[in-house]
Amino acid sequence: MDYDVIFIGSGHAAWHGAQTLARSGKKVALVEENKVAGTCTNFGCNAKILLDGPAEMIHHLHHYHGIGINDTPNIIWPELMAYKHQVIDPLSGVLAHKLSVDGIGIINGHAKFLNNEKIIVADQVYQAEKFVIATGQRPAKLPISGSEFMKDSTDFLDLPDMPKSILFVGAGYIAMEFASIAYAAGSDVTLIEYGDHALSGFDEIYSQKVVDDMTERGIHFTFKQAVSSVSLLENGQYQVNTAQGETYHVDYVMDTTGRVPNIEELALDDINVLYDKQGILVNDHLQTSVDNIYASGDVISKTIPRLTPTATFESNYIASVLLGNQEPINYPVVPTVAFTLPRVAQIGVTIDEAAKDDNLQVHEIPYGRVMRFQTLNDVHAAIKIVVNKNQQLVGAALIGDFAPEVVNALVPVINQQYTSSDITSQIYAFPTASGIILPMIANYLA
Ligand SMILES: Cc1cc2nc3c(=O)[nH]c(=O)nc-3n(C[C@H](O)[C@H](O)[C@H](O)COP(=O)(O)OP(=O)(O)OC[C@H]3O[C@@H](n4cnc5c(N)ncnc54)[C@H](O)[C@@H]3O)c2cc1C
Ligand SMILES: NC(=O)c1ccc[n+]([C@@H]2O[C@H](COP(=O)([O-])OP(=O)(O)OC[C@H]3O[C@@H](n4cnc5c(N)ncnc54)[C@H](O)[C@@H]3O)[C@@H](O)[C@H]2O)c1
Repeated sequence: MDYDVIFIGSGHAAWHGAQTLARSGKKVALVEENKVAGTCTNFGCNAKILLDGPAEMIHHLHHYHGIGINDTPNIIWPELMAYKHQVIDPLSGVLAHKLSVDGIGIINGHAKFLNNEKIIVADQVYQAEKFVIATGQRPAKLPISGSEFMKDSTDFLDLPDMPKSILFVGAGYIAMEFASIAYAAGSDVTLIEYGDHALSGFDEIYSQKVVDDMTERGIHFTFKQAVSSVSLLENGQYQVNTAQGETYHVDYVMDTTGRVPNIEELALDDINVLYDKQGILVNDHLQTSVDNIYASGDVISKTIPRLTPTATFESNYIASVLLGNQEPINYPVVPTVAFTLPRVAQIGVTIDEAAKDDNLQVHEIPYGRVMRFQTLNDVHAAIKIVVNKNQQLVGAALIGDFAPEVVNALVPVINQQYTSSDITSQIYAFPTASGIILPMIANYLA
């Protein structure tokens, strides 16, 4: 055997587990056809949140318009993009170096299975006792005329200049986050969504508040419209048509209609690894239909959110299984955040689910209104909490600039089933958003 374990892919679903295994004495390799470290590091979360930084600052400043601030700065996009390259571009090489220090082999190229113990990469065959498929997802491509004119998230995160106008097809995570950035950077932004609301999966009322806020600032939304074709006009603009008969003329069109698993080019059918449209099928040990092959991260067919922390958790779990752990995977509660302006977040039981269950109660705490002096005047900041019959916190929906930090503060409250005194017996820094919300939540707990 060349290796004990080969991971196909080098994103978060792969490298965390690879490091644990290598440090435990296993001979490990990662295969990567693009940049080492995967989507989040190179083409996703990190670049996104860096480019969002100035937009977030401007958003905060708007809360003080007319009460101490009379102007807001402009974003100089080419400078910001140069800074993004300076910060993000080296990360892949830094990780590759760290992995090599741990003795992990990095095989460059596209992997394909020959049988359940062998893969081929760039004409070279590699053998391993176990494989972990961690190939992630790629942007979906709408099957419409003119789809070749549509750009994806990777293109946007590399834009040398901000186009004068951008149209996003879809109003999910990526469209809503990038729309906030593009608008702040001076673009005229339109979103066309074929559902009847944005940010599905988040509390509908809070999602609508984000849409209202963005609309108020000048971003255009159209719902219940499906984009049916895109064509290039003589003036260099694009014409976007919807099946419902609307027409838009813009400088840049983004296909933000979702992501699809990277499963087609692995020869999975030849070795009987089962999958469906959502990804690779796994059991509760993240093992595929072939005993020595596991799957990790976004490429799994799963209901758990496809996020960096869940990919990391799965990668670490697989490492533990390969080192002897026999327990099935047990996911803790997963917080999710849409980095829109304002932010929204969700954790645990949703408000919709709670409404259908007599054992659950929902309480809303509009803390931004009363605590504006310590929430950067974010008067709309609020949280809805879901409490069970035993008066334990089981879920929450959040809106507001501090939602990402506050939702993290709720993770132990839910996972460790905190009582009221578990919270009130602690001392929190003041004035801070989590420091005021936790004691407020304690009022509803046993
Ligand atoms: C624009 C954007 C923003 C995001 N923002 C957030 C965020 O704020 N927070 C968050 O938690 N999540 C975010 N995500 C999601 C997050 O990036 C993913 O959940 C995470 O990267 C999944 O990790 P992974 O290792 O499963 O897949 P990936 O990171 O996609 O890694 C898979 C790797 O496999 C390689 N590969 C595929 N096929 C082969 C093959 N046959 N041979 C060799 N290599 C192969 C690919 O090149 C890729 O590098 C964002 C995603 C995008 C696109
Ligand atoms: N903050 C984060 O954690 C974060 C950020 C970005 C991406 N992600 C990950 O990436 C994934 C993909 O994000 P995404 O925004 O591409 O997908 P998404 O599934 O969140 O949203 C896609 C949207 O496009 C709409 N749509 C589909 N076809 C359409 C059509 N023909 N016309 C109009 N609208 C159409 C859908 O109704 C949906 O609202 C997320 O599910 C998440 O796992 C996470």
